[in-house]
Amino acid sequence: MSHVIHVPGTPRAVRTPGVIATPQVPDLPAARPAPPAVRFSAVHRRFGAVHAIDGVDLEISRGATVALLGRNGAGKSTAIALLLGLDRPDAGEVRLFGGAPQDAVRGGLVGAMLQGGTPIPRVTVREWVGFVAATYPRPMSVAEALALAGIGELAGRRVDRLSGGQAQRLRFALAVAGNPALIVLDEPTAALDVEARRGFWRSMRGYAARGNTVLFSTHYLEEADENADRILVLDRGRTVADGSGEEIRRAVGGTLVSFDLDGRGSAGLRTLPGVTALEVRDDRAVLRSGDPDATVLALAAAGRIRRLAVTPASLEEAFLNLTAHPDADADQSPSPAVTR
Ligand SMILES: Nc1ncnc2c1ncn2[C@@H]1O[C@H](COP(=O)(O)OP(=O)(O)OP(=O)(O)O)[C@@H](O)[C@H]1O
Repeated sequence: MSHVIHVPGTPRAVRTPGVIATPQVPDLPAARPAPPAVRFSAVHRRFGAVHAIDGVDLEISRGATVALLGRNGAGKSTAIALLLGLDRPDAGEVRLFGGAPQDAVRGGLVGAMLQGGTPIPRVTVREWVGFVAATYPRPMSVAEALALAGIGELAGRRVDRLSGGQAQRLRFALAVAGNPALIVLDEPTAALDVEARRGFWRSMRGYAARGNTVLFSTHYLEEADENADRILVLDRGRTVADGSGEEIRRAVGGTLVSFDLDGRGSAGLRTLPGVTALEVRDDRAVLRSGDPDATVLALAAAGRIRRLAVTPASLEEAFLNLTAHPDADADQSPSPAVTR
C-alpha cells in the first residue's frame, strides 16, 4: 500500500546460545552529541513558479512531538515528502539522524502514515501488520503494535471490513510496527469523528512516551496545541512561527485583558500602554495587549480593576495573524517570525 513507508530490513543478528562475545571497545574520540532526528538546512523546493519550500532551516530533537501547521498549499506535504526522501530539495540539505533520509528509512528508523491508500482485500489486520513489521530490522510484536493502536480486538478482522476510524488506527499500527525512532503522520485525523480522534491521539502519545520522535501535520489548531510540545507554522513555504502553542499565542495573538466596565464607559482604554485593540461586549471591555503587565498597572492606577481576567489570545487568532494575506498577489515577504 502506498501510504506506509516500509523497507526490506537488514537480516537479523544470528545469536549462538552459550557464546557471549566481549565487545572490543575501540579508543573513540570524545563523544559528540547525537545528531537531531530531523535537520533541514536552507531547503528549497520549487514546482515551476511555485516556491513550495522557500529556505527552511529547522531542527527537531530526538523525543520531541512536533506539529506542522499551515493553510492549504503552505508546503506541509512537500516538507514531509522531502523529509522521507520521497522527493529531493532543489537546494539545501535534509538529514535524518545525521544521515540521508533514504538511509534512515532503509535502516528502519522511520515509519510514516501518509494520506489515502486502499486496503488489500481479504487480508486480516494481524497478517498485514505482521507482514509490514517483518520488513523492519527491529520490529515490535504484532500484538504490541495492535495494542498501541488500540485495535487488539480487531486482529482477525479483514482490513477491507474496517470503519474509517478503525482503518486509520490500522495505518497507525503499520507506521509503528517496525518500532521506528521517528514517525511522520500526514494529517492523521482528517475525516475522523471526535471520539476516534481522541483515541488516535492516545495511541500517538503512547508511542511518543517511549522516547520516540513524532512529526505530524494537521489543519486542526486544537490538536496541534493539545498533542505537540512544539508547533511549526508554515506559510508559503516558510517557517513563520516555531514554539509551543502558548509561546505562539503570546507572541502573535497577544494577551487579552478583560474587566467589567461597571457603567464607566470605554473612553481612553484604547490608548493605555500595550493595548493594540479594544472590544466592548455587554458591559465588559476586552483589551488585546502586547504588554499585559503595563496594561494591568495602568488599569489599577485608574481604579478600573473589576473582575479582571488576563488570558492568552487563542491559537486560532495567532494563526490567522501569521498567515493572513490581505493582498495575495503582493510579494512573498514573510509575516513577523516567531522563533525559539
Ligand atoms: N508535484 C507538484 N507539482 C506542482 N506543484 C506542486 C506539486 N506539489 C506541490 N505543489 C504546490 O506546492 C505548494 C505546496 O503544496 P503542499 O501540498 O506541500 O501544501 P500543503 O501545505 O501540504 O497543503 P494541503 O494542506 O492542502 O495538503 C502548493 O502551491 C502546491 O500546489
